[in-house]
Amino acid sequence: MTTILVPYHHDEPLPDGGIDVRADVTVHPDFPDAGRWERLTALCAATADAVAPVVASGAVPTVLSGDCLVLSGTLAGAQRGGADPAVVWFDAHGDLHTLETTTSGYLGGLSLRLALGAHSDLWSGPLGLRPVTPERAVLVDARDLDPAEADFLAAPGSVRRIPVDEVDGDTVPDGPLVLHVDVDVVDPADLPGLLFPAPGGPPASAVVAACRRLLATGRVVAVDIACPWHPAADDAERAGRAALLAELTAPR
Ligand SMILES: NC(=[NH2+])NCCC[C@H](N)C(=O)O
Repeated sequence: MTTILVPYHHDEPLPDGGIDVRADVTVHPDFPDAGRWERLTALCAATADAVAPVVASGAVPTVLSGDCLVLSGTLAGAQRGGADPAVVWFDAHGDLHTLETTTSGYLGGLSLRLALGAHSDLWSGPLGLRPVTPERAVLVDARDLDPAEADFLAAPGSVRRIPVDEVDGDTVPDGPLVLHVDVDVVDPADLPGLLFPAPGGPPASAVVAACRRLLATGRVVAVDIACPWHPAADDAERAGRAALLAELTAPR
């Protein structure tokens, strides 16, 4: 298994130990001296460059980063590596905003919508990403939705939503899959220090078990793990995070 570390939250480097894993490849793009979107595109393009040869070789890379935008780099890399995957998106949030609907201005809150082709002039176009159609994406858990996100999901033919316990090969789209896990899908009591804690989530063990069920289908071509958390406050937080990442990146 190839572990690819993208140690950034948006275009800001994470502090040392921000994501404490042994990586085979660490992505450090040449950030252009340009606007936010150009910088974020550079980060995703560098991620895609790392992912594509691994997928082309038939191996399953695991990408770890500080936010959900990087999924677009993982997906573009998987596509360039020869796959045409659907997306299974574990997240407490929908990440379905556009620049018009976001109320916080947090760009990570647009991540899934960008992968579906929103703002293609800013994102999928420059990145060389083929947007995924809404029927080829499924949201897992997503218990903390903003009104505009709920409206988007209510439209016919939109992205489906399923609970963690229902995840298996039959409830997700057919064919190859990119598995995206925002660790904030885990209940914050089980994973303290998240940037966007959303109570009422599943325990870490249920999330790990659901991921294993998908991996067991043999259809997952790339795993993308987002860790939007504050620096660990103490050794207990560090240990809890390390244990979760060890389970999610365990050899398979
Ligand atoms: N994947 C995440 N952690 N997303 C956080 C998004 C929070 C909120 N919905 C916003 O757009 O600001």
